Amino acid sequence: MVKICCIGAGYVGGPTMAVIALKCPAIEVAVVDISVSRINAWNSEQLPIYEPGLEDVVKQCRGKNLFFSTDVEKHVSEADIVFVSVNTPTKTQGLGAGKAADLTYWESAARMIADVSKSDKIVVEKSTVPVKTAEAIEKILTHNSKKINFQILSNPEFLAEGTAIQDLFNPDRVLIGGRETPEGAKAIQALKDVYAHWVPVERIICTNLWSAELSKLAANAFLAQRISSVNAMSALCEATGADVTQVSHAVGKDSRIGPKFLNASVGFGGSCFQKDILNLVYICECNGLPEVANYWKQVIKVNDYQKTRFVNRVVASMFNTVSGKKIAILGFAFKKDTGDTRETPAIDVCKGLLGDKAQLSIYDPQVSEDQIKRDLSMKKFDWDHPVHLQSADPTSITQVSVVGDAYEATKGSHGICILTEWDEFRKLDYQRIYDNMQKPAFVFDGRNVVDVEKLREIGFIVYSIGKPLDSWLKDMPAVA
Ligand SMILES: NC(=O)C1=CN([C@@H]2O[C@H](COP(=O)(O)OP(=O)(O)OC[C@H]3O[C@@H](n4cnc5c(N)ncnc54)[C@H](O)[C@@H]3O)[C@@H](O)[C@H]2O)C=CC1
Ligand SMILES: O=C(O)[C@H]1O[C@H](OP(=O)(O)OP(=O)(O)OC[C@H]2O[C@@H](n3ccc(=O)[nH]c3=O)[C@H](O)[C@@H]2O)[C@H](O)[C@@H](O)[C@@H]1O
Repeated sequence: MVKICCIGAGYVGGPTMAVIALKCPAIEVAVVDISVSRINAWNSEQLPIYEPGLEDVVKQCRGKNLFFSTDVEKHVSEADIVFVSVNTPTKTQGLGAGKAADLTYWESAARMIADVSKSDKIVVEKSTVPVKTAEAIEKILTHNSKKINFQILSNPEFLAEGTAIQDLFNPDRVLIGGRETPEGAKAIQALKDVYAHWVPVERIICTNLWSAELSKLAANAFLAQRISSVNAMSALCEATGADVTQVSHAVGKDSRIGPKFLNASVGFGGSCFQKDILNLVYICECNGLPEVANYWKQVIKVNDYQKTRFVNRVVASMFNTVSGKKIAILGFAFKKDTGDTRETPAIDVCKGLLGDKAQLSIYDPQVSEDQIKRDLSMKKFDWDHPVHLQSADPTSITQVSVVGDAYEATKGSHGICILTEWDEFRKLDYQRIYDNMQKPAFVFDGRNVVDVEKLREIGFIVYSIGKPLDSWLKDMPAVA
């Protein structure tokens, strides 16, 4: 029986391995982690991450051919294929701080693999890593090994949160990069055989190692660039009276451009887009390509501009101050259908409003009070380290209350900011909400979820990203 071990039981390791276990009953899959609480949660009724369909997959295989364990060394030493899906945060100190990927967790995983291995292994980069990482990993593994043969593969993951199970069941492609040697080709084939249990072979792309590593960074950069492009257009729409939804629709009808990923927003969030582009920028700089680095840097700059622009709209509309005013925040997760808050635009928007002394009342259907308060007190990039190594003190946040539904959040408030596109925010009884708010009552829709005309009829002053402006806002400064 082939044995797979995955180091890192996070958003990628957990769902990916659960699907491999489901689709390959003859393979034994162990997911291991240094975080005891995470592993306990994977073994409980309350999984550590919220992902539609995940619970069902885990329940079908857990205890049969899918195991979650903290006994990292045992499972690694027994495995034929070891996936590594640990954190690769942005460095906060030293060379490349603020841009380069911090490979501390990866390196320690590689050293441990080298130490405990007694048989040949295929080691798979599942984490997103800088191009050429495989070379460094190879050096660590071969330097320490006792005549054991290690083959390194790059198999980056393209799933998106909220649709992870769907994406894993039916991926656009699976990418496998390996060494162009007979041993490398054999390792690629072994991993291909795993995916071929459910992925059509024409969708399994095999490349050299560097192409696979770089394709992952490139794909995320292209996706984020689309959002920054449409967000840049949203500012111009507001200035001219064009409607960004209509512009996106018209542009996306061109089959060369396509309709997906053209929704204007308060900014993209999530654990990877910013981190991976910063990493790409750093690699370009290190390779003497400052023009290329600056090109990609602009994607992040526009994203930051979009978040600042939103906060400025809120403050400028409300008589240039939100000091002491209750502002309802609807949605805190970085997108709908996930409880994940890593790099969510809500953090920057809330911090901007708190900076102007607002009183925030926050509601998100999937994010806990503790998580929100920790996010608002954490330093930039600290979130991307294993939970037990994070140091934020949630009690230091005093101007924030976290409540159990949208009606409570908005009651008595001066304004509402919609920061995540949860479906339930489309269906709220906005008349009831309006009746219970201070007047004038404002709605700032960072996700284009509300029916602007309907809300204006009720009496709200409405700002919706990239939509023709309310007459109230027309003469207000919009620049960040
Ligand atoms: N979240 C996402 O949607 C996607 C993430 N990725 C990439 O996958 C990688 C992992 O991301 P996530 O799963 O989101 O992170 P995560 O933070 O949810 O999970 C990483 C896990 O690795 C564990 N870990 C760290 N060092 C370890 C070690 N030495 N031994 C054992 N366990 C260790 C941590 O405790 C943590 O539970 C990152 O490189 C990320 O860029 C790629 C595609 C999608
Ligand atoms: O490497 C990763 O971590 C993953 O990053 C993204 O997945 P994810 O961040 O989970 O979610 P997305 O659906 O890409 O959304 C990212 C952000 O962009 C925002 N977004 C997305 C689409 C859009 O049109 N407009 C927009 O503002 C979302 O609200 C969210 O804040 C990619 O889509 C995945 O392919 C990739 O594997």
